[in-house]
Amino acid sequence: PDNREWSLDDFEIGRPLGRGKFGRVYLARERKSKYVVALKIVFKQQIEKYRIHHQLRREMEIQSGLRHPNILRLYGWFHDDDRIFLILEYAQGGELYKELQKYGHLTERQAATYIASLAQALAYCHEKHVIHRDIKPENLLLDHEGRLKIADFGWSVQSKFKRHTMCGTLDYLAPEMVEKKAHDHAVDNWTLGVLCYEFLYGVPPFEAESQSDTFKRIMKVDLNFPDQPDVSSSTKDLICQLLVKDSSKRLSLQKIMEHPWIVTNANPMGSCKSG
Ligand SMILES: Cc1cc(Nc2nc(/C=C/c3ccccc3)nc3cc(N4CCN(C)CC4)ccc23)n[nH]1
Repeated sequence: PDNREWSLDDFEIGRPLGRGKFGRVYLARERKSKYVVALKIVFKQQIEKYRIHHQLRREMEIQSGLRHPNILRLYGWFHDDDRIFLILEYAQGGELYKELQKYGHLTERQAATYIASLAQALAYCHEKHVIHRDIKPENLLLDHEGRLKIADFGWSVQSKFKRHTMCGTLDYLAPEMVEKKAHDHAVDNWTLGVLCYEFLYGVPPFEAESQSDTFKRIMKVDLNFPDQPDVSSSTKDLICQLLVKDSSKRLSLQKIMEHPWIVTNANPMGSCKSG
């Protein structure tokens, strides 16, 4: 759709898809074109209350400027007296973490395909000086082909300068973020290691009873691989090359895409029907 002024009258609202901290997402259809979208509705008084207008503005500016098959499109936005509406691409397959919950863990082929898609999407983001900083299963959607779509750029930033702000959930934080040190796009490489582990074992690698224990495990890179499910040594090799404390020593996105486990297992089409 072009970027003329949209309004609520242009859309038929369908079922609610989900509810985030700051807003709800509904299935919707543009009346004239019958184009199906997801409409994210954020109440203005929530924006004032949580003081997130800069974060929301950043999400809108960044996501609307990105064009990549594994990044959910933000087509445009409009507002009325008390709400802001984001017109987002509709991903028909639903949330990846629901898939992970349903099966407990993914196959090595599924995991490798999603990691390859994420590496490609992140390489594109880093080229545009964008660090996502909040890649977690809750922010990943699947399209009708089972292709991965990164959603929710609420925490992403322009990485012109080193970032210091604390953000995101605990399990996915790289050591330099936990230490509130300056960090750069290498934090996303660490997160790929966390995600790859979680795709294969069903739990993130540094999960612990308390936040402080998780912090300690991240700082020590206290990584161990359970015996079950049985995961190939090639996979463990990739995870160990990503969960490295020194951010300069983490495998680059390019090297991830060339890793034997990815080359052998990832579906180049990026889609993998479940199972
Ligand atoms: C932005 C967007 C969402 C989206 N698609 C979907 N979002 C959400 C859940 C969304 C959500 C939103 C905010 C907070 C939490 C969840 N759930 C979905 C569930 C879906 N189904 C259909 C497929 N079934 C297997 C599971 C239920 C399909 C699309 C979904 N496309 N674009």
